[in-house]
Amino acid sequence: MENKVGFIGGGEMAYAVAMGMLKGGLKPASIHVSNPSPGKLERYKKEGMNTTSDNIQVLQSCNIIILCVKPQIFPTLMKEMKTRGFKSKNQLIISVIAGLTNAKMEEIFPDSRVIRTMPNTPCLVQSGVFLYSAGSSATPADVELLLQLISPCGECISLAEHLIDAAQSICGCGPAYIYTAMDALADGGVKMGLPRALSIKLAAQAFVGAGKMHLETGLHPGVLKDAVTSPGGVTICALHELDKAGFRAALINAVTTATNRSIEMRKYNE
Ligand SMILES: NC(=O)C1=CN([C@@H]2O[C@H](COP(=O)(O)OP(=O)(O)OC[C@H]3O[C@@H](n4cnc5c(N)ncnc54)[C@H](O)[C@@H]3O)[C@@H](O)[C@H]2O)C=CC1
Ligand SMILES: O=C(O)[C@@H]1CCC=N1
Repeated sequence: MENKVGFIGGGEMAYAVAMGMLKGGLKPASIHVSNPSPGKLERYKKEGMNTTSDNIQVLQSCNIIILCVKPQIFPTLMKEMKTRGFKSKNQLIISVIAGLTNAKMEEIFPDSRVIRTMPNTPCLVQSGVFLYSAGSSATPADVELLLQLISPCGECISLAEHLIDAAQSICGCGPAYIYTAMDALADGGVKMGLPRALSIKLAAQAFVGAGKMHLETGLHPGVLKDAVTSPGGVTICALHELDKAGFRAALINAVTTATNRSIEMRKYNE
């Protein structure tokens, strides 16, 4: 049987994942996207994907469903399924929704198999991370199918479900932390007289290069940091400023708070 992949909610995350899948060779005609606002669907249509404002149409016609609505909207979707008498049967239900657990999905979709995932937006440029944790109903063939679809998005990592909230707070949210840092670094460059565009490019390249240095050498970030930091040089003066401003503590607090918020968001599904 030909796989039909249905995205419920056509926003940022769905677009990044769908585009990653297309780059992996999935045909646009195999992708169906539902979203209530037609304007949001234009970019999908442009790529040749099927679009509709009717969630139930997508839920009924696809064997693989990817839930991509906001956690706060998920109860509305469940209500819509109930009101319109939709019952999932023998589908593979994948969620990217923060805080939505496999146990809850298994309760909602008892006759289907479920996999909780957590991607990030760089899936759009095939440099993402895709965490996944298979539900007890999912088979090895389901996981294989998931991997076949999402591998083009970037690094796929299987994770015990109790670690997903914390891991999401680094990889799901992480790009936003980095963009904020890039913007601030660029402001520093502009303050010192550099053109804005050059400052942003230098900041972006610093992040790409630093990430690649760790991934390709396997060296601990502390070792790589020391290799940049000359005794009596300029970097140590800058690092001292970061320490004084609580840079490391701020990042640790960011991950802690985001993890706790993800756990708290389970309340939307109770
Ligand atoms: N943006 C990100 O970086 C990441 C997001 N996620 C998860 O992805 C999910 C979607 O987030 P985003 O794409 O960022 O949000 P988004 O707001 O860009 O997309 C959600 C889409 O759902 C649509 N929508 C609203 N009500 C709907 C309904 N009743 N039925 C169908 N669609 C409806 C909205 O119009 C919107 O286009 C969230 O649950 C979030 O936790 C996970 C990892 C990273
Ligand atoms: O901000 C959020 O809630 C989503 C989940 C992880 C990244 N973005």
